[in-house]
Amino acid sequence: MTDRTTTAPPVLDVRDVTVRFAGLTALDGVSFTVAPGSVHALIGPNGAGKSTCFNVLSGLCRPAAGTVTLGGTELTRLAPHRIAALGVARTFQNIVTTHGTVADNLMLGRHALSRAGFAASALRLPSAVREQREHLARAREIAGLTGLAHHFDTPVALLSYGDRKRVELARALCLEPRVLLLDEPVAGMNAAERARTAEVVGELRAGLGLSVVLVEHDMGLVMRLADDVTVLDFGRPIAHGTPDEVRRDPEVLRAYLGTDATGEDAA
Ligand SMILES: Nc1ncnc2c1ncn2[C@@H]1O[C@H](COP(=O)(O)OP(=O)(O)OP(=O)(O)O)[C@@H](O)[C@H]1O
Repeated sequence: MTDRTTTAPPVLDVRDVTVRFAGLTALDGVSFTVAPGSVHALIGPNGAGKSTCFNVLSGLCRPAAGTVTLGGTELTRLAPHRIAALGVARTFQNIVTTHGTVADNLMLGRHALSRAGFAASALRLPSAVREQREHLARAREIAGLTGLAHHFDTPVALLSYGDRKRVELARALCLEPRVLLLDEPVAGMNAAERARTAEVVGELRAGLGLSVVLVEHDMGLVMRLADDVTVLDFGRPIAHGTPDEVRRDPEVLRAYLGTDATGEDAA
């Protein structure tokens, strides 16, 4: 069984990444480094380039210039499944699973780690059955880590919105990632669901030693969870630092509140 969680995750380094869509520069020389085991938030106003940056990190978008490396391995030209196999898993902003049970969805997440071939699985050879049992046990553990243990056999369609979003998180964890990319993990949730998800992400980071890259508009969550924050505006990195540093940065206040703004709570 794959166990990538016993060693510290490698450094994820984003260097001078530029992405252009026709005439629009969505990312313009973006650089930041995600330290092993840290939570690194990527924030910025609408259209700042956060999702584009996630798409570059996960291989859905090829930059016109710049590189992304994970522990020295360049990810920039790899297909999404190769990047996932190297230990970079992501959740999506809007995709919320509605088919099958929680267990079914988590086992789909384990699929990429299966060693047994199609024939061995179809013939139910002992090695394939054993492997399947191990994957199921790990999927159950991950359901526990994400607060879904009591819903393991529940159809996803019957879960609350917050629980369904956490199925998406659990499915990504089933890849045993070393770097987890969370795209707006609490979007659309109520206050209780947000608090629960924040708790889960904090526990995951502590328990699994993952690095987390977080895109989130909920500044309370960012301030609570992030070790480092990179702020984008119109595709350019305008600030970098701890949550406290960036929330006081005049450039950040300007980007969020407009010229000459001086509000304390902008970031
Ligand atoms: N496939 C695309 N084709 C053309 N333009 C795009 C494409 N994807 C993104 N853009 C543009 O690139 C810019 C950055 O978009 P992006 O979605 O990365 O921003 P964002 O910070 O994630 O915004 P939001 O917070 O609203 O999700 C925007 O101007 C957007 O319209």
